[in-house]
Amino acid sequence: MLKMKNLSKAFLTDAIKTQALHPFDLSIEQGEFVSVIGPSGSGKTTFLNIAGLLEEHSDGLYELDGQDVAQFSDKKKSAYRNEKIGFVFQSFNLIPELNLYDNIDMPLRYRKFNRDERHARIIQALEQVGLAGRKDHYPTQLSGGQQQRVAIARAIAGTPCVILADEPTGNLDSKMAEGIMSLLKDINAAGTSIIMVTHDNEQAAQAQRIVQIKDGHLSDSPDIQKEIA
Ligand SMILES: Nc1ncnc2c1ncn2[C@@H]1O[C@H](COP(=O)(O)OP(=O)(O)OP(=O)(O)O)[C@@H](O)[C@H]1O
Repeated sequence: MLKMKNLSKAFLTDAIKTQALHPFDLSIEQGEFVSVIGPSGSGKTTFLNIAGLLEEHSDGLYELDGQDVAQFSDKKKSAYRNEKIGFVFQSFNLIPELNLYDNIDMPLRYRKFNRDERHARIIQALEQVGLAGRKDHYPTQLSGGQQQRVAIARAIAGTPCVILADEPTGNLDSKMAEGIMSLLKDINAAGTSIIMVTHDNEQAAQAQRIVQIKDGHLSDSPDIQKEIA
């Protein structure tokens, strides 16, 4: 589903080069749940941004669902991103002026789905996250945990092959965090791959696989899995 080979990323600013990610190989199969851990500034967001086609890599190969994304025009990349990837952020990123239904509809509108298809997808996604009765509510009328559920509904409504989650429980108390983790695991069990950045080793250990990034060096050796478990 995701294949990175000899991939690296350097940022150049004012003649200063920051090697955010040193060359690495990583393959993730369809249906895997992978967590990404590492200290602050190690390169986790850079990795997620590249995986999410929000940032270009400097060197190497990145294939998402069999396509070499470096060959894509910006327009094709945006369309591909919308179709293949669902995003979940720490701060939910819902649009406060829109009700839940319209928040979930936003990314679907960029696809070629007709109204009925969009409606069916929105209702099903809201049911999946346990908020079927709240479609006309606005984000501010919900708890943080519920807002994150809506963000997850928005991510899954387009049936992506992968969900990229950046600290999805970072703004939640432990009970709400548990609920979100269990929802993500259910979604994963139904076949969607998940890549989740987290600072929380207990959560990281709930994934099938752990990738660690340290000073821009990415590793997924079995030793890390043992250390964290
Ligand atoms: N746009 C940019 N321009 C220059 N350097 C950057 C840019 N984005 C990130 N970096 C650098 O790349 C390195 C990795 O940063 P990144 O944000 O990926 O780390 P992180 O692991 O996500 O950190 P945190 O856990 O604090 O969010 C850092 O040294 C950072 O300063």
